[in-house]
Amino acid sequence: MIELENVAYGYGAKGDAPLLRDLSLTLAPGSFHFLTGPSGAGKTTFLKLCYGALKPTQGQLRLFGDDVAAMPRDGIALVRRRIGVVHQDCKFLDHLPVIDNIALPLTVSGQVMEDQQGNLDDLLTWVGLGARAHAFPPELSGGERQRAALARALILSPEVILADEPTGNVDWEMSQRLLHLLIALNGMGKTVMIATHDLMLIRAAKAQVQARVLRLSGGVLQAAGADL
Ligand SMILES: Nc1ncnc2c1ncn2[C@@H]1O[C@H](COP(=O)(O)OP(=O)(O)OP(=O)(O)O)[C@@H](O)[C@H]1O
Repeated sequence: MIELENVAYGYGAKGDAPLLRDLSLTLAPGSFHFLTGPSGAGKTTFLKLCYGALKPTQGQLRLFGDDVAAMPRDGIALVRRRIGVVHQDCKFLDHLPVIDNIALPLTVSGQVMEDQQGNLDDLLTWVGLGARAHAFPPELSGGERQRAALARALILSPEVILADEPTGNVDWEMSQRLLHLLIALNGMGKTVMIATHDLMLIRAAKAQVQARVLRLSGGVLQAAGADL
C-alpha cells in the first residue's frame, strides 16, 4: 500500500545532510504501526511522505503501487483520498458546525453532502459526537476535537489512516477511547499508523492488537526496543 525503499528527505539545500535517510518500510494492508521517537526526529515529516505531501529527495516511494516521483499532481490528489490523515494540530473552519467541517472532504471531492447524510450521521455517532454535530469547533473539548478530526479523516472511507499524535492533548481515558476507535478501524481491515510520544499508549495497544513499533532517531528508522 505504502512502500518506501531507501528513501531520504531533507528540507535544506541539496548537499545538506537529510533529516531522514535510508528509510525502507512497507505498510501492508491491514497492518498496525506505531511511529515513535524524540521531538524533532521527523515523525510528522515521515507521515507527510507516506501520504504524498512530500516527495523523497532520494529513493523510491510507492503509494498503492505507483511511484510518487512519476505521479502528476492530480494523481497524487486521487491517491490522497485513499489515505485519511489526522493532523497533529487538527484545524477546523470555526464558522462552520462540526458536521459541515467533517463533510468538507466530500464537498472538495465533488460529492453532494445530502447524498452522504446517512453516512455522516453514522460516522458522528460512531465517534461519539452525535449530540455535537451542530456545535462549532471553538465549543469543542480537546477530546471532541480529536474525534471530529478522526471523523473528518474517515469521511471518504480511506484504506489507510495516518494519525499524528492523536492523543496529544487529551487525558488517559480519552486516549484509550481514541485508541479503541483506531483499533476498531484496523479490525475493519484498515491500515493504521500512529505517530506518538506516548509509550503508555503503545503498551496499552500492544495488549489489544498486533502492532509493530518503529522508532525514528538520528534520521533513521529502527525497530523499537523489546520494552515496547
Ligand atoms: N516545512 C519545514 N521546513 C523546514 N524545516 C522543517 C519543516 N517542517 C519541519 N521541519 C524541521 O524538521 C525537523 C523534524 O520535524 P517534524 O515535525 O517532522 O518532527 P517530529 O518528530 O514530528 O516532532 P514533534 O514530535 O515535536 O512533533 C524539525 O527540526 C523541524 O524544525
